[in-house]
Amino acid sequence: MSWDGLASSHCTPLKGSEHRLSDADLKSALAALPGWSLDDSGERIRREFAFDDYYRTLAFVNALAYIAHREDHHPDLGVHYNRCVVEFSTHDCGGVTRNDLICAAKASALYADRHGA
Ligand SMILES: C[C@H](O)[C@H](O)[C@H]1CNC2=NC(N)=NC(=O)C2=N1
Repeated sequence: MSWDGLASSHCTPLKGSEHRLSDADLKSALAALPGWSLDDSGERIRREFAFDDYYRTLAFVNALAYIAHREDHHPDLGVHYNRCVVEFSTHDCGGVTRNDLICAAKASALYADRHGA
């Protein structure tokens, strides 16, 4: 499977465990998403984003909320003074799907816009 263009793709409604990515697909997808990793459960992906201060952290959170609303795909967030932990999983599929990769790529692109990585 190719992981080109994830950040400019859009989520589609998915239901059912058949949409969960295989271990091999997950491995190659995560290689294309620097900073993102599978958590211990193996059912979600996460990345921590660093900021200079609370205001910038919240600005990122708000922009990400807008993306999540547009895509109808929502991250779990850990919001701290100068960092934000972003986690994606697809509840309706019980694991990681292409929708999670799309939103992860969009979150990374949002951050890279200001922070360059
Ligand atoms: C009906 C609606 O599309 C679903 O409940 C969406 C909403 N946002 C979601 N967000 C995430 N992260 N996973 C989901 O499975 C999910 N499902």
